[in-house]
Amino acid sequence: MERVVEVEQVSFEEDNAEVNLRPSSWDDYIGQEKIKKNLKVFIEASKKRGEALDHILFYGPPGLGKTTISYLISNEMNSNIKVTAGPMIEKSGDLAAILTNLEEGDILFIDEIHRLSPAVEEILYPAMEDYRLDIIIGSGPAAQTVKIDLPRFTLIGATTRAGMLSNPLRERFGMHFRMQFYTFEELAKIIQKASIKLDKFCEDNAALEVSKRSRGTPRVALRLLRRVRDFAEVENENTIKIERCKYALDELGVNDTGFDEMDINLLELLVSNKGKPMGLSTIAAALSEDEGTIEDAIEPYLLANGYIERTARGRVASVKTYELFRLNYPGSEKLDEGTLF
Ligand SMILES: Nc1ncnc2c1ncn2[C@@H]1O[C@H](COP(=O)(O)OP(=O)(O)OP(=O)(O)O)[C@@H](O)[C@H]1O
Ligand SMILES: [Mg+2]
Repeated sequence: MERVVEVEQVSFEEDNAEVNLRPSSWDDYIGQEKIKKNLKVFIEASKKRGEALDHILFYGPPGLGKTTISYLISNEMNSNIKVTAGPMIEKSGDLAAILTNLEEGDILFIDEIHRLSPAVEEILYPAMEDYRLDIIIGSGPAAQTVKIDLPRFTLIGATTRAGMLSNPLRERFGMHFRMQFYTFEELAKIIQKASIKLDKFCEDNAALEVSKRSRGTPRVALRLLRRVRDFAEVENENTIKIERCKYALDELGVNDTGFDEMDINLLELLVSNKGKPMGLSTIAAALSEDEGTIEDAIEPYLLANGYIERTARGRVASVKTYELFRLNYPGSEKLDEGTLF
């Protein structure tokens, strides 16, 4: 199903648009205050010591700024950044080639790091811990290990699925940062800064309106902004006003509760189970979605906002969700029924 507020599949064209709107300075990177504060200290300290920064892991739902903050770190450290992704490193030799090409202080960014194969991971362990490459030459009894020293580099790993990372890999990161969903105010700031880059001025209440429908996610907010901008453009408006926003967002089918169709489908499904927990595989089958998408892209926002709860036996809708649908919480007396959507 196509999601207007799709966070994951980014088309080439949108990818480019996204790069243009990507913050290039620390001040333009809104929110994630705790992470920024910590990082600033670590960056400053490692600069003072003249050492490479410790390895960093960023995890959290798609579109919250993991890639962006990694580029900002390399900016701040004045270091080169080499970018790759888990699925792109097929053989251990591929990773060995990347590692031996690094220079002192370089940053190696591995996106989707949970998708590295076990054989490739093995190479990473000594590289991260001792800046050393252990290469096995030959096989059987004649096999030999050759050790190659590597320059001191910083590995930045990003993943939407921290749970899928092996323990040894996770433990080799000196810093772990979980990305948080953004508040409406933070998203509004992001929208306003981005609209200036798009040669438009976005009024405060208009920015807030867009941010309320963005699932706490900058990528969604920026995508909606670009669509709203198109509507304004057609009307020759240089200022983005709330009326145009509301009209455009309604036209796009973005719900004013801030949920998209997939959220609503999941919540309705849970509510229909009348308080009985539902397992992930059952939910996935009922919604024709894969479990990974539900766990990484749909659930986190609903969990963070208290609409669903995870129990040992599965997921249940919370009181808040029953209220949203104007239904009585299972167990309490049924007075009225009806759905909001
Ligand atoms: N804190 C922020 N301030 C301003 N803009 C942001 C911020 N975080 C993200 N963005 C914007 O949102 C877009 C998506 O962010 P980014 O690509 O860094 O997300 P991600 O966490 O790496 O997502 P994925 O898991 O899909 O790789 C960026 O292009 C950037 O413009
Ligand atoms: Mg990314």
